[in-house]
Amino acid sequence: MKVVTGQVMQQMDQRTIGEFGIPGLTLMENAGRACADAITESFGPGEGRKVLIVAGKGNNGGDGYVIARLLAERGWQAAVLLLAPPSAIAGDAAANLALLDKGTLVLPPVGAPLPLELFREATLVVDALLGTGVKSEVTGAFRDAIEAINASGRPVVAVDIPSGVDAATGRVLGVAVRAEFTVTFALAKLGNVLHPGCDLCGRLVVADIGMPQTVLDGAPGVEYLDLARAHSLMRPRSPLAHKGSAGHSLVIAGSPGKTGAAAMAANSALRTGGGLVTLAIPAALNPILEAKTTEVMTLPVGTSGATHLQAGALPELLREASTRDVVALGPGIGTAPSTVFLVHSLLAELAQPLVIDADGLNALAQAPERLLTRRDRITLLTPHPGEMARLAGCSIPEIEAERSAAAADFARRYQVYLILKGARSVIAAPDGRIAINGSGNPGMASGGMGDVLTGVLASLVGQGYQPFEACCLAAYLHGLAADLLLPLKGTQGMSATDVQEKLPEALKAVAFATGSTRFH
Ligand SMILES: NC(=O)C1=CN([C@@H]2O[C@H](COP(=O)(O)OP(=O)(O)OC[C@H]3O[C@@H](n4cnc5c(N)ncnc54)[C@H](O)[C@@H]3O)[C@@H](O)[C@H]2O)[C@@H](O)CC1
Ligand SMILES: [K+]
Repeated sequence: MKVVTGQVMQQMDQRTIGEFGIPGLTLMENAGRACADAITESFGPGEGRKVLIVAGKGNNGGDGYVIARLLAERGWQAAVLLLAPPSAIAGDAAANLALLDKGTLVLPPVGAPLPLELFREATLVVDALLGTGVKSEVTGAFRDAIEAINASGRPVVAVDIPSGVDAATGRVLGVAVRAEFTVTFALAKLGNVLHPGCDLCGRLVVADIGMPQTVLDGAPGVEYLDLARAHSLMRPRSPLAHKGSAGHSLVIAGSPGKTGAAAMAANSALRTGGGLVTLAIPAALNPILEAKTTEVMTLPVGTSGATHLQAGALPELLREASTRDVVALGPGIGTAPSTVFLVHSLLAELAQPLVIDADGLNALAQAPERLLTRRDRITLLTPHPGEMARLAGCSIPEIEAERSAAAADFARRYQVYLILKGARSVIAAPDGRIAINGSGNPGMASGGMGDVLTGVLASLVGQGYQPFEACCLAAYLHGLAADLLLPLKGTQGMSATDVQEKLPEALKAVAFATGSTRFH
């Protein structure tokens, strides 16, 4: 599903009104009705129960007046707690305020404490304080109101976005409402799907408010990867498939103490449908990797005593790579100077699509401009925020504050495909496309998860998926495998190998989503 910033949504509102002649009042009525319908669906008809609508002075509050009117028609006792003088309300919101039964309106005097008994008496609280128009940190009476909503202990329904969440980033502007569910309009906003905003939204309902399809299609946005989207990306395997047609990956990995990284990357490539996987490792580690893997073919490189990948292995690796569909470089290779030199040489000379992770990225961070020498070839990076910060030459908090922008800027600047890992991984392409992954959970905060992702991504690229689609599907499958583990292992007990072994189930779940018969 497409996701936009609050600013883009406001431009879409204006286009709908200006170009298509659909009045703002109609959009507001549709928005309010969508909320009232969602409330009735979840909580039933009012039957005299009380609903408290906490409203601000903008159009988010305007939606709140519509909700109050419609819920009153459906048997609720509605009260609107308005945190602005009515004289400050203009436009469509003022028109709807005028339609409100004046008996429902509560205006707390400026500086007086909020009437907390209204919260106590209510069965349900509707948050219509601030929507996409929030501009700054929330303070004063608005802050008090948000704290009262959260302290009420009542189910909270947020209108468009929980008040206090920045619609462009999901950041909390000082304080924000925690909702049971959120009804957002026309398209989800980035703040509805990015952390911490997405946690505060609760269940997200995207409501049709009658915007023309042309306006929805024409809006610049990013792709949110859910099951339906992942399903649409996945291709069925041909009935004539053989191991040579399902992609042959070369994984270059491993050093003492990190043979597991090599094994997981290689095994995960197989578990994602790769036809063949060759694992190149320092020669001295071959007996260990022979034992750790079964279907994977190992390729010991360097002198017989070599414990690390070194520059001397370059010709051997280039020869091997020349007949492979994709190369994955980095899991557990360490950062010895000769290994770093080898990474730089491979970067320059490998013609194949190249997935770089972990110590491969650390080697690259010393000179990211080397990526530009690969403009004519496909390069895919899978950094976590620490690796991204080193690559981009900034701090981790700077990356975390603007994850989408950081990924997009780097991908465009260095002409690479990127999966910026972390809660809601961001996928960015050199041409500016961005996607946000909707799968995954905190159980993935454990060593080795990145090695699994590297294998999954290499496998998909090797199978012929386009790089951006491969990144999207890899991130989604990886997160989904972890989500499928939640009922079995919880967030504390899952390991990267568990995720690796759950990949086949994740593939099946995506393939057969919506009852598709394209897969067998
Ligand atoms: N035609 C439209 O534009 C539509 C808008 N809709 C609703 O309108 C909302 C956007 O409306 P607005 O643009 O009026 O903005 P909001 O209603 O989100 O709030 C903006 C108001 O709050 C004030 N404000 C901003 N930051 C504040 C802060 N930190 N503390 C206190 N006050 C603050 C602003 O000065 C402004 O008066 C959407 O979220 C949606 O709910 C829907 O009714 C659908 C149609
Ligand atoms: K709101």
